[in-house]
Amino acid sequence: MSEDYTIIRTKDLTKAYGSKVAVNHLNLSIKKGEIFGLLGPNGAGKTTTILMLLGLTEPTLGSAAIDRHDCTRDSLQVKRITGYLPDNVGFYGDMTGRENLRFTARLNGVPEKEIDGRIDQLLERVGMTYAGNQKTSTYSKGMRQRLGIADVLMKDPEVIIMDEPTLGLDPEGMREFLQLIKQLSVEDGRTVLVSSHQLYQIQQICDRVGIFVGGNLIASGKINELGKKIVSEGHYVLEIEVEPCDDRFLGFIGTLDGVKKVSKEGDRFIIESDRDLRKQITEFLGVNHYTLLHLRQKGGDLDEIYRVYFEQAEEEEAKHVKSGKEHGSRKKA
Ligand SMILES: Nc1ncnc2c1ncn2[C@@H]1O[C@H](COP(=O)(O)OP(=O)(O)OP(=O)(O)O)[C@@H](O)[C@H]1O
Repeated sequence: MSEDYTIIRTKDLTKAYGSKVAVNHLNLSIKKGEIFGLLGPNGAGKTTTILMLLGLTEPTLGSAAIDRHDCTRDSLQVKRITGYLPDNVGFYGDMTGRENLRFTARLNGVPEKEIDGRIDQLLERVGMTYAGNQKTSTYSKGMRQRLGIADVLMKDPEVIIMDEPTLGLDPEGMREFLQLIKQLSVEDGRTVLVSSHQLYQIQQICDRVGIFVGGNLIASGKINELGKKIVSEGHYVLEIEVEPCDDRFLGFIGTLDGVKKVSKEGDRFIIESDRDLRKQITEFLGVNHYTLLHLRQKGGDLDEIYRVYFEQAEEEEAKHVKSGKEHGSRKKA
C-alpha cells in the first residue's frame, strides 16, 4: 500500500443531537502512517467524531470509512483493525497489569501459547515491565495510559484512535507518552488519530492537525503551513521589549499604520497588526538610541494559529447570530 493511501476518510460526516449539531459536514482524509491531531476546545465535537469512526454512534448524515470499511455498516471490520484508547482507560483494578493484558489477549483471540510472550514484549515496549505484576488500582495516570497503549497494541491494530490521551499527565509522563505515540507511527507505520485541546503536545508529534470549533473543521494541514497561511492573511503578532520602555515608544507604535491592538505582558509589548512592522520599528529604535532587548514575530506557533482561527470562527458565529436575528430566522447550529 502506498504511503499516500487515505486510510481514514469522512464525507460530510454529521451528527445532530436534536437541534444541536455536534459535528457538521466533516470532511477528513488521513493518510496511512500519519499522526493526525484533532484539535478543539471542550464540546467541539471531537469525541462524537471518534464515536462515529468506531461505529459506536450512527451519523445523522454523511459517512466515515477506515481502510475502505464503512464505519457504521462494517463496524466489526473497522474494530478489527482499529485500536481505541478512550480518555479514561478502564482496567480491572484488582487485577495486575499482566492479568488485564491477558484478559484483552483472550478477548482478541490471541493463541494461548503466544499470550505470555506478547505480554512481555508489550510491557517492555511501553516501559512497564517493572509494574506488570502490580495491581492496576495502584497505577498512576501515566502508568495507566502506558498500559492502555499496550492493551491497544495487543490486537496489532493498523489504526489507533486516542481521545485526549495526555489529559492529567505530569510533564515527564507527558514527554514519555508522546514519544510512545510517535514511535507507533515512525517505527510501526501505524496511523494515529489523536484528539486534544492541549496544543503544545500536539504540535510536537502531529504530522497534520485539524482545528475543530463548534462542530466545524475550520482549518487543517501541516502546522507550519497553517502558520504561513495566517501570516499571508495579514495576521502578524510581534513581541518586543525595549529599553527605555517609555511613552515615546508607545506613542510611536500608535502612529504606525496597520496596528490592530497593543497589549503588555510583563515587560513585553504584544503588537497585533495586518502587516510586518519589524523594519519600521527597528529603524525607529536605532535612530532614537533605544536598546532592543527582545524581538519575535509570532505567528507560526500553534497557540497563534489556534487563536486566529478561533477568533475567525467566533466572528463568523457572531455574524450568523446577528443575521439570524435580523432576518427573524432561527440560528443554524
Ligand atoms: N449524547 C448526547 N446528547 C446530546 N448532546 C450531546 C451528546 N453527546 C455530545 N453532545 C453535545 O455535542 C457537542 C460535542 O460534544 P463532544 O463530546 O463530541 O465534544 P468534544 O470536542 O469531545 O468535547 P469534550 O472534550 O468536552 O468531550 C457538545 O455540545 C455536547 O454537549
